[in-house]
Amino acid sequence: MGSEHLERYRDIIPDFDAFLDFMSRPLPVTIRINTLKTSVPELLSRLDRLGIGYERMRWYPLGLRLDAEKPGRLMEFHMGLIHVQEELSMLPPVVLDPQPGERILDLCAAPGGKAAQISMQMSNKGLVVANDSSSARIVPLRANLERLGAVNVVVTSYDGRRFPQYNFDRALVDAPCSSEGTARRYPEVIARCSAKRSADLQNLQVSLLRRAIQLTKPGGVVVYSTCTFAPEENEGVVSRVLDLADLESFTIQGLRSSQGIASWNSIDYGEELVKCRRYYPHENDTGGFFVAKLRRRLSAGE
Ligand SMILES: C[S@@+](CC[C@H](N)C(=O)[O-])C[C@H]1O[C@@H](n2cnc3c(N)ncnc32)[C@H](O)[C@@H]1O
Repeated sequence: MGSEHLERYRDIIPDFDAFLDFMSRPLPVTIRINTLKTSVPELLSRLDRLGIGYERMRWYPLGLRLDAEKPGRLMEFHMGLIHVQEELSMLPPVVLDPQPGERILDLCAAPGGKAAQISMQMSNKGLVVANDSSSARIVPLRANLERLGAVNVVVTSYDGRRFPQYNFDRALVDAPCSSEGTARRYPEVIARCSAKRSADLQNLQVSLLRRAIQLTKPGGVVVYSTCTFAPEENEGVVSRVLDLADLESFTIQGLRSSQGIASWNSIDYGEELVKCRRYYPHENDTGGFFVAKLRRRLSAGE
């Protein structure tokens, strides 16, 4: 794997050699139990009957690491009892914490693992708007929502920067990014990554996040997440919306993480940015993720 590109993070990623080692290891196979269609005891006894070994995630009761190469071939997958989802991809909806009856925006939703999880957390009560600008990716988004029984979801296909005005309780921006954190599953992504590409993505990411904040009620929660290590796409984005929203600290019991970066390469993002969380592969044997929790200011200038 092209570790030369990753060298740019040597001074910000703790225990960097362990990080590089984990980046070249295969990713554990993980699934989310879909409680819209089954229960934890029922699903676990199905796995026992199939002779498939599993390990419960310490931080998330509905997450399992599976001793099966292709869980997408199980009948339990086709029946919508499980979703194949990277461990940390289950995290942004947990931080968002949607409540039954609320109105939730998932601005970049395809192929829909997080939108379906949001719907599950709401017990199908209230409204989820799952938006994605890619018409090609709307097809698997709809298929996943249908298979998983997420019936309180409306699918839209706007450019998120121009999503029409509405008043949501909470919003998730799981942004298009350079995806470095998926390299354990897709090693070829690293060859497409560069400092320039990350810098180029920043304006799109800022525009999406600003729009999501504008669409959320004052005092409402907005979660920004990426699967990249690049500060340009993470703290660099969040630092540009702090006129509209305040950063909040959060911790997830049982999941190791590192704090956000306040400055890097002579750019000062601000001390506040340490409230963001960075999740590195060697901390929990996962992919890589970045999550920021924001709360829209009561009087946010636009
Ligand atoms: C990281 S993926 C989202 C993954 C999704 N949240 C999930 O859990 O399955 C980012 C998505 O952003 C979408 N996207 C890119 N530019 C966009 C834009 N301007 N407006 C809305 N969506 C956009 C891409 O099509 C892609 O599906």
